[in-house]
Amino acid sequence: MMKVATITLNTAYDLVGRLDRINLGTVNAVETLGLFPAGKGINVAKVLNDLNIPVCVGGFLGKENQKDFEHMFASLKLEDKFQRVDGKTRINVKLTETDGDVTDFNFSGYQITPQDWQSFVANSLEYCQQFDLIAICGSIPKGISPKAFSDWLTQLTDLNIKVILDTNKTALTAGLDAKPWLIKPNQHELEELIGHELPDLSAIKQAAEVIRNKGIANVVVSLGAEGSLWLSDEGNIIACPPKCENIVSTVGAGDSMVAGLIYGLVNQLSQQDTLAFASAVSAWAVSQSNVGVTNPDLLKPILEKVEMTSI
Ligand SMILES: Nc1ncnc2c1ncn2[C@@H]1O[C@H](COP(=O)(O)OP(=O)(O)O)[C@@H](O)[C@H]1O
Ligand SMILES: O=P(O)(O)OC[C@H]1O[C@](O)(COP(=O)(O)O)[C@@H](O)[C@@H]1O
Repeated sequence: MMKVATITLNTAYDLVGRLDRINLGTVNAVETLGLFPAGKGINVAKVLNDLNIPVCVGGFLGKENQKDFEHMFASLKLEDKFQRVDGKTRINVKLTETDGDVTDFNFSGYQITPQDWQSFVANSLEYCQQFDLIAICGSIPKGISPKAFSDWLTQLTDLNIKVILDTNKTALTAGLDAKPWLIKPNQHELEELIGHELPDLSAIKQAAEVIRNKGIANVVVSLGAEGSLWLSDEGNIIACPPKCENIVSTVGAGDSMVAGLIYGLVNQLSQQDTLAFASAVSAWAVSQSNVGVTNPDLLKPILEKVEMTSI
């Protein structure tokens, strides 16, 4: 079986809540849904673990508030390669309004010193050699320049490891220089990357082609409730999951999709079956406050309703 690791450079606690309507400039009472140890790579690992794929997790964790992460790693038996750094892991606030709109407040977190980064680069390039597939997920924290990130990523791809990159803004732009094997921007991230709005599917497909032509073998664009698009040498396909009618929180939908893609790759599913499965996992994610698939049987009825089209 392929050996999988995820790396989260900017871990986060997610404080997830629900309220009728956000009223700016006033006091808002919020129903707490939970405070979860998270960050993109950790969410991906959590879902993979639920799907019986062993996974190792690495990146940075703030020393001052790491307890809940450690409990989670121990209870899920995730191999912990996290480097502890001074300070606290950030708390991100995620609010869902009754109409399903989700507002994210992603805070900045710990500061990575040049020494932290130097030891991370040396250690990660060493331990990453044990893995066949590595997902690098989320933003880069203060102290790591896009250039330093891209240089590290290049050293990783040079090791002939399949690298999945799910990040945004300058980290995504710089990360492309390392030619990761697969990227998964959402529509907004793709628009930022390409530098203009993408009003329809044809514009989105064209933009994804531009990125593919930069040497990225697989470009998966997630389009929220509209589904997703996957462009690769194997084919260009679209998946449309059944719309979730009762959205609890869309937080972690993209991470669940990345986990679903990895599940398909590890199990050598076809491109169509992989995207259909990833769509079902991500559609399931929006019906709950936290990420995870505690009962994979619940995915079956969703999977049956995923519509696949070749384009
Ligand atoms: N309202 C929804 N109903 C069903 N599936 C959804 C919904 N929102 C998102 N998804 C699924 O989750 C995937 C990722 O969502 P998206 O919002 O694009 O990612 P991100 O969280 O990275 O912004 C989508 O491609 C789709 O499969
Ligand atoms: O590292 P970033 O880009 O700031 O994102 C971190 C946030 O992304 C999440 O992993 C959710 O991501 P998705 O909704 O894209 O799946 C949260 O758990 C976390 O707070």
